[in-house]
Amino acid sequence: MSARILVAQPLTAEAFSPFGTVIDKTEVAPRPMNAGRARRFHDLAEVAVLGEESTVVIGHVEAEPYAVPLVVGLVERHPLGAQAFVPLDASPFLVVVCPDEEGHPGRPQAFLTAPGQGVCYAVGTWHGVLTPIGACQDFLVIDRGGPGQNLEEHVFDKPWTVVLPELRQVG
Ligand SMILES: NC(=O)N[C@@H](O)C(=O)O
Ligand code: NI
Repeated sequence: MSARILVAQPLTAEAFSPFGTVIDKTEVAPRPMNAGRARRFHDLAEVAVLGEESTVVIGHVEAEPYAVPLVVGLVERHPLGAQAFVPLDASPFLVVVCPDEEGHPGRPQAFLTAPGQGVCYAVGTWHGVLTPIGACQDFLVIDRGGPGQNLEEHVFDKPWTVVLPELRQVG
């Protein structure tokens, strides 16, 4: 198998911990609220923001699907804030992240979310763009608003290719 092929692994809090937080309500005990008529899964992730006049903003993303095997030619990072994506339906999606090596992305790691899982990239984490697979997918995005340059992109000399584990082909 080529050295630039990545097999997506199941997304777990531990494996993702160097890159951010997995947003997964099944990992916390719910708190009753509203006289027990609702349950709150509290503090699933924190969206840190940096810099004067920074705010935390919520957006809605209608994302088009990508073909699998996924060709990853570019990753990006947000130096002034974390970025969280929460799926609005229970379809898995692909997550690609890289360690930072002296200001450049190192070897990527690819993950396949479990249905309903979201991610919160920590401040400055190299990541691929939001990647639904199989069908269009809507997300809430929670990240930084405010002045300053909060996007840094890196184009790989040679692209990486992400494949799914054999037993988990989607679509
Ligand atoms: N914000 C935006 O346009 N997209 C990226 O930040 C991304 O992570 O998908
Ligand atoms: Ni991003």
